[in-house]
Parts: sequence; C-alpha cells; structure tokens
Amino acid sequence: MRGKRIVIALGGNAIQSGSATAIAQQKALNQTAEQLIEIIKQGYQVAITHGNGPQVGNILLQQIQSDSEQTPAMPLDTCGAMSQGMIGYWLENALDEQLQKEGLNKEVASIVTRVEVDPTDEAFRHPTKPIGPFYSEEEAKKQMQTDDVQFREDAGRGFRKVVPSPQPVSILEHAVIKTMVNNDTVVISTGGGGVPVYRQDNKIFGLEAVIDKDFASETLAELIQADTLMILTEVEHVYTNYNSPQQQALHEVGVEALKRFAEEGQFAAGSMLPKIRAAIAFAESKLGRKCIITSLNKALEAIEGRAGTIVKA
Ligand SMILES: Nc1ncnc2c1ncn2[C@@H]1O[C@H](COP(=O)(O)OP(=O)(O)O)[C@@H](O)[C@H]1O
Ligand SMILES: NC(=O)OP(=O)(O)O
Repeated sequence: MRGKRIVIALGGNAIQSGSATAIAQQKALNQTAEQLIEIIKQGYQVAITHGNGPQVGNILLQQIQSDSEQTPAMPLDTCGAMSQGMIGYWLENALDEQLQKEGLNKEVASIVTRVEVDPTDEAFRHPTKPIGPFYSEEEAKKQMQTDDVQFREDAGRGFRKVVPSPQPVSILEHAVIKTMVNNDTVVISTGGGGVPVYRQDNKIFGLEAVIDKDFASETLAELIQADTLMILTEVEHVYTNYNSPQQQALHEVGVEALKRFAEEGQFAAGSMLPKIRAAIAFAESKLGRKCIITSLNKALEAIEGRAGTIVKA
C-alpha cells in the first residue's frame, strides 16, 4: 500500500560520536532511534540508509592487522558488507526497542544491499572517499611510502585513507526493499552507499570501493518512489558563506539557486557538496519531490517545514 514515503539517510554523527566501541555505537544509535521513532509515529513509510566511512575503514584495518593464512584479510567490498551487517544489527536493536516502547505493531529489518556501478567509472583511477581513522601528516606520508595506499587531508581534521567512490547506477535489492516498505516494514538498507558490484556473464563481482551514501540514498529514493529524501547530518541547515561572519542559513531553496551556490563553491567537496548534488537530483527527478537537509534533533520539525533546509524543484 502506498503511503507518504521517506528515505532517511543517517550521517556519521548518528552512529559514532566519539568512541568506536560496539557499546558506544549502539548507544549513539539508541539516541538516533529516539528521533527516528517520532517520524515513524507520523505515519510515514520509512526506509533508512546510513554512512559507514569510519566503520568500514576500521574493519579494513582489522583485516590488515590480523592477516594470516588462518585468518585471511577480507577485501574492501566484503568489509562494506560487514559494516552493513554490523550497523544494521545495532540499528535494528535500537528501532526495535523504540517500536516496543511506543506499542507500534511494525517490523524492522536490515538488508545487505548491493549497488551496481560502472567498473570503468573514472573514480577508480582517482580515490576520493575518506575512510577510517585520522592520522597526522607525518604518519600518512610514512604509510604512503611503504604501502600502496593514498591519504588526503579531510576538512581540517587530519589525514585519512582515501578509496575510489564510483557513482551508483542501480540497486540490486530495490524491488524487495520497495515491497517491504509497501508493507510498512521499517527497512534499513543501502548502508555505506551499498556494496559496489558489477555484473558480467551472469555473475556478480565486488569492487574495491566505497560509494557515497548520499548519492546511493538518492538512487534508492527514486527507485522506491519516495516523496521525501531526508539527509541527516551535524548541521541544522545548509549555509552560504559557511563558517564566516556572513554565514546565512538556507531555509527553502529552489534547485536553480542551489546550483548557482554550488558553482560559487559554497559547499565543501567531500562533505556538503554530495548532499547538495543528491538533493538537486532528487528534487528534479519528479515534480512535488523534496529533499530536507538538517540535523537529527531537528528532523521532526523539518518534516513539518519548521526547521532545516528544504530543497524543491
Ligand atoms: N555550506 C555548508 N553548509 C553547511 N555545512 C557545511 C557547508 N560546507 C561544509 N559543511 C560541513 O559539511 C558537514 C556535513 O558533511 P559530513 O560530515 O561529511 O556529513 P555526514 O553527516 O554525512 O557524515 C557539516 O557538518 C559541515 O561541517
Ligand atoms: N559511505 C559513506 O558515504 O559513508 P560516510 O557517510 O560515513 O562517509
């Protein structure tokens, strides 16, 4: 049954705010679920997606650190699937608890999601996606000299390993996700942008990359015909002249104005720019669709049009 339908993309701070232990991440997601339940209570059909940059980078490091014949290191696509399972499990626990507390008769389920990409995507030759922990410039340079890895400075916070980040083409599990959403199941999918794969001779092959979750969430929102794409991050609004005395919050903004701001370089590549590009693509995909960019604690107000940045065609 078709109800008002929303895809909610969870940013890094919804999963990990500080410690990377399982207990700390479960706790962060429990708090996230307290906000998400408010949206579910409004009667929305909800599909949730999430990032995995810190987690997939840590899983990869654990593989490298314990690589042996008995415990062989897993490749990045498998690490991506592991991160989906891990975060999906924590989020299931968190949402389950809230659904029980509210006495809502709804199921929650998490889907390991494969996202088709073009194996010849230029992105494979230019790694841009930061994953895992932060390093000093000195540590990063040392690792680049000894290992076949690339590091890049990440938004003034230190150096991080970067991996290729191809564009999503399609989502292999989109039909089953849509069926579950139709049945009012709260579905967690497309985690970490989905596991990047391609198909050849009727076989599926994984690729060593991490897809941007904002782009993949936009693809999902189109494929399951959502009305709203909500991107939750650390800031309440998208701003022009961000972090300057002239900083101004954008409340409701059209795609043409947003494109002009993007051309002016108002949005940082690798952080706000992918969200802006996803918002434009979704708002342009069909009349009446909107994208909301806001913080977790403003999510409900933003749905009601009282907070956040709302992007419309
Ligand atoms: N123009 C802008 N307006 C708002 N935030 C911006 C802008 N440019 C860069 N940012 C930064 O982008 C961040 C969101 O990107 P990021 O941290 O990568 O997202 P995620 O929540 O998905 O992990 C914000 O917390 C903010 O620091
Ligand atoms: N895959 C992805 O985009 O993860 P982050 O949002 O954590 O960077």
